[in-house]
Amino acid sequence: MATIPNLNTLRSGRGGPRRRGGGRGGLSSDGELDERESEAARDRVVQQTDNDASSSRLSAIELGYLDDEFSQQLWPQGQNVPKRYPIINRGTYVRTKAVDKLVALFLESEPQQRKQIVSLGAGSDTRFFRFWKQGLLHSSGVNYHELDFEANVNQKRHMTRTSPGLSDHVKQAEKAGSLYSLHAIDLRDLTKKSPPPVPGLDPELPTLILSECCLCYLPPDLASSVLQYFTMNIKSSLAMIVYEPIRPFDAFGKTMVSNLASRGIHLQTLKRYSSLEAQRQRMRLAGLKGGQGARDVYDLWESDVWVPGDERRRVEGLEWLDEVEEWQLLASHYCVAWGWTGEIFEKAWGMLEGGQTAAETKHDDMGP
Ligand SMILES: C[S@@+](CC[C@H](N)C(=O)[O-])C[C@H]1O[C@@H](n2cnc3c(N)ncnc32)[C@H](O)[C@@H]1O
Repeated sequence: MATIPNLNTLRSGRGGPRRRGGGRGGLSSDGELDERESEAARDRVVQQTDNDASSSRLSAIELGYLDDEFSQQLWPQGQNVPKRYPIINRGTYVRTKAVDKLVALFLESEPQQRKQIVSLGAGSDTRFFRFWKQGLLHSSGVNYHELDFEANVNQKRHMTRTSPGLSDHVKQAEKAGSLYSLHAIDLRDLTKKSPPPVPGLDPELPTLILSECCLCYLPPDLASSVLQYFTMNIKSSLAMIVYEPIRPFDAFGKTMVSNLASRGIHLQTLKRYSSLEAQRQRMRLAGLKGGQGARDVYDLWESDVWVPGDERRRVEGLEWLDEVEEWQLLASHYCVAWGWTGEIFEKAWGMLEGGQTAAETKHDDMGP
């Protein structure tokens, strides 16, 4: 296989990357990038991974995989929408649907209870808008917080205010008692001795933390400390959903890591949370002891619980996919993991099967 495409960061399309946060770090007088400038440059690379995520989403939307009228409104006008490979589109579909299912089960559990969702590194994610439109936020009201770097938040804030399709939804949702907040916060700051407050975060509400390809960009200890910030501050039921790559040690995983590294992208937690079991253990260690689950994207795709048969057939009919083996390889290197504490999540997720499978044990036998 000449290249190994990547579900979240593949840049094969015609629409080039959008630039956020200015140009490259400048040169200091002796010609070397100083430490702060090179850190800022590394951060810009991480911020721009949102361009890849949102362009992959748009590709999947345009081809009929996903129904989402909002992503286009967050995409700069006049910029081409890239077309991704069929296996990337399918991957985007599966991960979106799997995370949507977990979030929807939470929202539907104890419908009269007000709830809170905190999306870490939300980027151009549109779940708040989609779920409002579907009526999933209507019953009891939700505090919906999105955190990201200032550059990304400023752009989203601008788009959200100026696009009537988005601003109307925010207004309607707020009138009905929900709260949509964008926070310009570097997550690493939450790990400091005196972290900044997350305005409006309600410690008494059952809270769901989302990290879709976000915490993986932090050093592992900082990623754990970010979780700790929430486990310490939220006094109510708490849960977490993570979507990120796994299995860096086999041939495909190694190529995936080096492809990303060549673009300056380092998935810093990948080795620590390299398997599905390591992801479940991460949840346990974070104090989410009520239950833990993890499934790779291939497994999710194959399971009627996550992708009902008629949906699978519909999606299979959208594009001809001749690289079945490649799809299996790619999809088995990404996972959705979840963990919880508290009754409301037990009711929502307790029946989902996320424990270890025989296939998984075999797959993850290989170490570094
Ligand atoms: C790959 S994008 C994913 C965006 C979105 N969650 C999705 O799935 O479409 C990663 C996002 O995490 C954000 N991110 C990474 N590290 C961060 C940090 N330390 N503080 C705030 N945001 C961060 C990036 O700016 C970017 O928007």
